[in-house]
Amino acid sequence: MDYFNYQDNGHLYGEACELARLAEQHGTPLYVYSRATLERHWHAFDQAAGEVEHLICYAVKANSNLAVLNVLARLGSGFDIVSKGELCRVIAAGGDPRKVVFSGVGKRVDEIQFALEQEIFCFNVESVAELERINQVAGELGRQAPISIRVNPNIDAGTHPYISTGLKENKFGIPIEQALDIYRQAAALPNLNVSGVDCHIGSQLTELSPFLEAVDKLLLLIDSLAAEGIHIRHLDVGGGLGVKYDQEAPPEPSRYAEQLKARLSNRDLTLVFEPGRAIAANAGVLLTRVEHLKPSEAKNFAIVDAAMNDLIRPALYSAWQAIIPTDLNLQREAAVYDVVGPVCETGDFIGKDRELAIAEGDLLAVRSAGAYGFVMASNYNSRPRAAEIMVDGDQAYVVREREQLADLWQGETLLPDA
Ligand SMILES: Cc1ncc(COP(=O)(O)O)c(C=O)c1O
Ligand SMILES: N[C@@H](CCCC[NH3+])C(=O)O
Repeated sequence: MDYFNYQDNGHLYGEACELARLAEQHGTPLYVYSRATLERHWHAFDQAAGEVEHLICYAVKANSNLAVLNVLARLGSGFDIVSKGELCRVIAAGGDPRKVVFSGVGKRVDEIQFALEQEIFCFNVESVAELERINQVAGELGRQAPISIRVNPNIDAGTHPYISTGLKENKFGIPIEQALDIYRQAAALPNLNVSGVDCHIGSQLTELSPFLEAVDKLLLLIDSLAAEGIHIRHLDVGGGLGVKYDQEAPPEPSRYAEQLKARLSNRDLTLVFEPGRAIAANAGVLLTRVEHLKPSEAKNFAIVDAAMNDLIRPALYSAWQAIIPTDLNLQREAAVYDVVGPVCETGDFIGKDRELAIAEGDLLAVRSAGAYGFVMASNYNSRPRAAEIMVDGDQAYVVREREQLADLWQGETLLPDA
């Protein structure tokens, strides 16, 4: 069974990963990540961009585990961050701050200061107020802040409304109609170095056309800026490339990059990508054990030991993730179950109406859990967070959040004792 794959292309990637042994050793719920798969996905982007000058800035929010960041840092990856905490993680994991882009609508003064001191690659600016703030902080530090403006191209990404970001009514970016004027304002501010144009229109896109529509609009903007003497050196196309959870067939990075490169020919632009999900989602699974089977008149419930506090995507976005028994050789009677956790919320489910042949004590894998899984976990119901394991060939490393945070915050633990 290939638990770690990119587009379900049926390859086994040779990891001596015994999920049952890991679950036995470390307990469940348990997140397991694959180094080989993370690397393969990152290389898919790197190779797709090919000879064009480019920077792949992995979106740390998708999975900020230090071992995950370290795997990518070793490949020379850049990083897309949205907080000082994420920048601390990148640095702690051996990432190069000079390959970091800083996104987000609400950067605090201390976050801007820290990022300037770390000499990050670029601030992706989302409002005029933020431009002015960055200019002021840079002036106080005697530095020039590299900036790009996140342009909101008013494009429907065709994804879930909660993860769509490029429409007028979304809080992100600057409306494209105002972009030229705001670039002029930025260019006039003494402590800013206008270097890029940025956009990010949403997450889990399964079609190329919205990306390309956005890029076409941005290239027109870049031309208008050039005509005014504002020369843009990089184009940041954001993240958002979807993955296969179920029946989706998202485009491969190579097809995406091919289309981008066709549009960029003859332009001296560095291409920046910010993929999160496409790198991490199918490089991880969440292991969970069946606690009880509970038949009732209306429904059968499989009560498992993972809950919405471990994986909130189903509850938050009605997201569908495959749930499969890790041992397919067990003889069980099949039935249709709602797979639910122990948390005291009706919305606490991992999957609904799933046909499963399972019994109490069986181990299940929730697939595609490497992105927006552990990072969105909470301690709700005072449940401790799951452990995280990185599988690397036939080695498995425990990378517990507790220890990471203790390190990061110099011994100050943010979590209650479990
Ligand atoms: C600015 C920005 N860049 C990159 C990403 C990563 O997106 P994805 O995980 O869909 O690739 C996000 C999240 O949607 C984002 O908000
Ligand atoms: N957390 C979302 C994606 C958010 C993208 C971040 N801008 C998900 O699980 O699908």
